Amino acid sequence: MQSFTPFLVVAVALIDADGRVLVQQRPPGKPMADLWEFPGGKVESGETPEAALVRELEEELGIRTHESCLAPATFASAPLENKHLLLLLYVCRKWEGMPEARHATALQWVRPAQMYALDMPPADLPLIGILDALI
Ligand SMILES: Nc1nc2c([nH]c(=O)n2[C@@H]2O[C@H](COP(=O)(O)OP(=O)(O)OP(=O)(O)O)[C@@H](O)[C@H]2O)c(=O)[nH]1
Repeated sequence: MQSFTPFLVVAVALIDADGRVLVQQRPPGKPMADLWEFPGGKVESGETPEAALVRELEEELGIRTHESCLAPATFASAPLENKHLLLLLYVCRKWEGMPEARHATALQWVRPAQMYALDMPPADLPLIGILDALI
């Protein structure tokens, strides 16, 4: 049997009033540089997934939201290097502030169908159709 080391990541589809979703481009020098992803990151030890996401949104985009505004949407499960990625994807429609690219190279608002034309991490591909059906 293959060994399983879970690597827990949280991410969010921020949805605007037009039903578009925010994606950000990973900066050079990081693994998967230049790919477009959902904002989020690793869950630190001792942190709940929701607290991690609230923290990541403040750090990466400078926006504030509340755990009660994060609705669980779907998840991805995929091998990643020598680990196994479990990515919990939430949906959020309510936050304060204007997202700015504090860590990412760029941000863009896209409809789920437009995501198929973007280079995204392989684990994200199954999430697009689910997101499209959800919003
Ligand atoms: N945020 C995010 N990470 C994703 C997505 N899809 C995906 O495979 N990942 C992977 O999940 C991991 C997230 O780690 P990260 O390095 O971005 O997390 P972080 O913000 O805590 O990074 P840091 O080490 O700079 O603090 C990366 O290996 C990334 O490639 C996604 O849609 N959003």
